[in-house]
Amino acid sequence: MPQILNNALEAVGNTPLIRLDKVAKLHGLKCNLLGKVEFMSAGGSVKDRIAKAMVEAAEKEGKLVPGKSVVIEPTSGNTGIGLAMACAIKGYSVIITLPNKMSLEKEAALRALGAEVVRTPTEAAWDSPQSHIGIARKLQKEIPYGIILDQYGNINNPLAHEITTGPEIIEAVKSTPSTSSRVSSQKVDVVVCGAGTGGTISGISRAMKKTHNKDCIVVGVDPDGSILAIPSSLNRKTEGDAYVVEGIGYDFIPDVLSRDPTDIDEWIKTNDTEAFDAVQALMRNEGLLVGGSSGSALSGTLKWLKRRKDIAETLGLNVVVILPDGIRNYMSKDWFLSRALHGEPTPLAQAIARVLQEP
Ligand SMILES: C=C(NCc1c(COP(=O)(O)O)cnc(C)c1O)C(=O)O
Repeated sequence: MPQILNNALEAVGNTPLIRLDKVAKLHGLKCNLLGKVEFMSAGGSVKDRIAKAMVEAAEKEGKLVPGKSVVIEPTSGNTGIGLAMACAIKGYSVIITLPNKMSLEKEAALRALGAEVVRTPTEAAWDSPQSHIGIARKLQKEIPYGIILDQYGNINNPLAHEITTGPEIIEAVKSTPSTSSRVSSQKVDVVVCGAGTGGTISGISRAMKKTHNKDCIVVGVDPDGSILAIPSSLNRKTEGDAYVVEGIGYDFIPDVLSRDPTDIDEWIKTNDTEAFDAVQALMRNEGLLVGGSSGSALSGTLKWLKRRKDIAETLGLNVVVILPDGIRNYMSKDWFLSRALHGEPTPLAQAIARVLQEP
């Protein structure tokens, strides 16, 4: 039932699980393709959940002093936005270290929420003093009351997904009845999820396998250029290559990313073109204004399903794809504008032009 919330943090998560029937039909899928639409969270991304969880855990542990503490976090932007939102509400200062490749839209949102933003060289290795992690650590040493909550190692990152994102998905699937026109196994059979820190995929996997369906197949999506995929032979040809998609992939293995093969069953690699084409497919067919890594996740899902006809062609199996944020983080990016504004004129656009040329 709708009710008055105390603050925006109470509007974090509880995002919809939406059928992607048109995309499924375009690809000849018989299984259900379901998108977990995280841009509908208060701060606009899946990372709101861990920001709220890390701040509230730090408060419980007495690590944050209202009016004094300065939360410092290295981030590709969305965790920073979640932290800045939480700190604006709770009264903490925020410094975000943000690699140069990340969008201007994320920086603007961070500054609008009151955060200080320090840009860092994208090409700096994670353990370089010049990286977003290195600069955050330097600032923590020098800034009084500075504290790094550390999404790369903080157990509240994956735990937030184990206790919120995963159970939301399970509840949605279990509570939606199977009908003759919409057959459902009533179980989550497959989850496909991109990995940055790996908190989302690790936490969701534990929720699925511990409490719901030990046979749920969990597939990680890792961009060409990143080294998170297992086996590492998947990464060799492209390790270190630059990629445009934001939020997923790293040059190190974050502590919160499970390397247990019973947590993450398989990995699939994706590239920028596939990702951004998949974003356009989600917008044009499903009306979903998703961001680049959502395209990575969908393109990874479709590639994986091509190899798993046993899943793709079974009526009623539920394949869930995590869609982490929205296009409003990337509106000025060339990859988006070139597709949204400069595509081939449609027949309708040509008809409009003809009409408007008439005297
Ligand atoms: C690590 C951060 N983001 C993760 C992220 C991810 C990956 O989520 P992880 O739970 O970190 O693996 C996917 N897509 C987008 C758009 C993201 O922003 C960050 O915002 O600092």
